[in-house]
Amino acid sequence: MIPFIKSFFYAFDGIIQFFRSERNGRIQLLLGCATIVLSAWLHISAGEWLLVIGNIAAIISLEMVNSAVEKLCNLLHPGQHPAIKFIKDVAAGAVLWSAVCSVVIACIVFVPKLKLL
Ligand SMILES: Nc1ncnc2c1ncn2[C@@H]1O[C@H](COP(=O)(O)OP(=O)(O)OP(=O)(O)O)[C@@H](O)[C@H]1O
Repeated sequence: MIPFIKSFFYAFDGIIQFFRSERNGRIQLLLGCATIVLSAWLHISAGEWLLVIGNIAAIISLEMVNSAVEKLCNLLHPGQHPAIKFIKDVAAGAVLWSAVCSVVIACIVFVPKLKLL
């Protein structure tokens, strides 16, 4: 049980380190909180909450993985390499992809409700 609790605290520390060191992560957290406030204000349905929360979780999780991949690349190969470019660009592309999906979800969930106000 103790190793399990220890690994939980290491993972929690990873979350803290991420938000302390990554400006993009802090911006995404702020945008996520603003989206949650907007969702509560507009009284979105349970299904819409699932979409919104799932998307916020996906963006922040992907940004965390992207940051870790970038750090690993810089450590393993400080010089230029086409494979490093591919790895970094694909990892960054995953964050962009989820951000584009979040804009589509925002249009579907929020725009009709804002029009009714
Ligand atoms: N070691 C590398 N070898 C080849 N291409 C790289 C390398 N490091 C970064 N690139 C590429 O250079 C472009 C610009 O990278 P960017 O300015 O975002 O720097 P980064 O190294 O990815 O980020 P950071 O400076 O935060 O570590 C991106 O396409 C990235 O994939």
